Formats: sequence, structure tokens, C-alpha cells
Amino acid sequence: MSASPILITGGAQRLGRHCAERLLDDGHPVVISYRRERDELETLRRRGVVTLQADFSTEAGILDFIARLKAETSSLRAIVHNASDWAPDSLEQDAGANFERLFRVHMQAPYLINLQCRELLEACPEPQRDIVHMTDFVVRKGSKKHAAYAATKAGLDNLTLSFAAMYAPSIQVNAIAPALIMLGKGDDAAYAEKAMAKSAMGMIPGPGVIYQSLRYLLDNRYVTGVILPVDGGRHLR
Ligand SMILES: NC(=O)C1=CN([C@@H]2O[C@H](COP(=O)(O)OP(=O)(O)OC[C@H]3O[C@@H](n4cnc5c(N)ncnc54)[C@H](OP(=O)(O)O)[C@@H]3O)[C@@H](O)[C@H]2O)C=CC1
Ligand SMILES: Nc1nc2c(c(=O)[nH]1)N=C([C@H](O)[C@@H](O)CO)CN2
Repeated sequence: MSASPILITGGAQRLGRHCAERLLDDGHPVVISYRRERDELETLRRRGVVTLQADFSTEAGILDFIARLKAETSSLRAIVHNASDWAPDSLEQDAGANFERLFRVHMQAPYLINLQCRELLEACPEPQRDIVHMTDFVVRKGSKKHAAYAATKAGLDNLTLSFAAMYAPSIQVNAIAPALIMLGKGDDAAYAEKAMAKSAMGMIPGPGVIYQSLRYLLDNRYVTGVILPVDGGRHLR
């Protein structure tokens, strides 16, 4: 009987894709959600990754994804809520719509998927089942330019505690709270310098440090309700 897959939402690029590829390397079957189709998905599909399209910006989109996920698999080893939209605050008419969209992708999607896919995790024959929320260091300090992003990630941070209490001992629920891990496409050297100076380690580590943290959580039977900072000592500056 094949092992239960690990779901990574937003797994088509960057940190989520890196973790999907490392999980495959470690022998886990993987399911990812993606929002936009692109050629790069073919490499994952050729490696056997099940790719499910999903847009979490509406409740209907979240529920539609859950229905297709349940049609795809009868069990899950883990769920990694990685999908995220790092949208800056809007000062225009669409400020409310912007906040709502970030609420749905960062809070409502993990909340509904955790509630409605508990049965898939419980059906996993392995002794350990995990939910991992990708939050952000910025939950601790807020953000002048990404207030809606930070607030909705703070909601996800808090959901970690509630679901850990609700689901123990059969499902472990933890979060990883990164600071700068990898630059975005448009980030220049000046931005990189400024961003690196914000942490005690003064580096941009790349996605390997996130996989190390995910591996730690997936391999530890005694950790739940934990928010794991992976931030280079951002709080020391
Ligand atoms: N990168 C970093 O330095 C840091 C990252 N983090 C957190 O780590 C996680 C991974 O970061 P990173 O790899 O940079 O993330 P990305 O910005 O690359 O986003 C990951 C994926 O989320 C998907 N997504 C965005 N909006 C929606 C939506 N409405 N519905 C469904 N999917 C959506 C995108 O799908 P598609 O591309 O298909 O549209 C995207 O591929 C995130 O949760 C992020 O907040 C926290 C701190 C620092
Ligand atoms: N969904 C995303 N969230 C975040 C990203 C990103 O690229 N996508 N990037 C960051 C920054 O690296 C920030 O940590 C720099 O201070 C935060 N969240």
C-alpha cells in the first residue's frame, strides 16, 4: 500500500516548490495546489506530484479545492499551509477587498481545510500526522506597509494554537515563522543589503532552512502548538 501523500498548498514555486522537491527526494508522495498554470509544473508532474488548481480568494474556491482533494486521496500524512499573497496595503477603494482576499488565503483556507480534511489525516496509517502553518516573523511586530498581510498571518499564528489543542494527540499542529528567506524577482542589491541588515545573521539563507525546519516538525513526535522562528535573529536587531 503506497504511503499517504503530503499536501503543500501554493507549491508551484519558491519555498513550497523547494519543499515539495525535497519531500519527493525523501520518498514522500506529494500533492500541491497551484493557482496559475505554468510550464514549470510539468517537471513536478513528471516526478509524480499530483497538482490541483486552487484559488483561495473565495470561500467557494476553498470548498471546491477541498472536494477535488478528497476525490484525489483518501488519506494525508501532512498538510503544509504555504499558499500566501504578500500584497502591500492598498490606500485606494480596494483596501477592503485586499484585506478580505488576504483573510481568505491566510486564515479561511487553512481553517476550512483543517476542519474538513481532519478525516484524511486521521485515515493516515502512520503514527504521526502533521499540520504546518507558514506564518511570518512580522506577526510579532506588525508592518507599516503590509498591515493586512501581517494581521492575517497573525490570525494563522493563533489558529496554530487552537488546532493543536483541538487535534492532539492524533494530529500535531505547528507553525514555521520565517523572516527573509529568499528575495523576490524585482528585489535589487540595495533592497537585499537593507533587508540583510535587519537580522543578526545578516544573510539571505534560501529555502533549504525552511525544509530543515519542516523536516524537524515531521520527524518529531513530541512537538505541537509551536511557532518555530526561522528568522536569523530578526528580533535581536
Ligand atoms: N519568501 C520569504 O522570504 C518569506 C516567506 N514567508 C512565507 O513562506 C511561505 C512561502 O513563501 P514564498 O515561497 O515566498 O511564497 P510565494 O509568494 O511564492 O507564494 C506561494 C504561492 O501562493 C500561491 N497563492 C497566492 N495567492 C493565492 C490564492 N489566493 N489562492 C491560492 N494560492 C495562492 C501562489 O500561487 P501561484 O504562483 O500559482 O499564483 C504562490 O505560488 C508563504 O506563506 C510566505 O508568507 C514568510 C516570510 C518570508
Ligand atoms: N507570500 C509571500 N510572503 C512573503 C514573501 C513572499 O515573497 N511571499 N516575502 C517576504 C519578505 O521576504 C520579507 O520577509 C522581507 O522582510 C515576507 N512574506
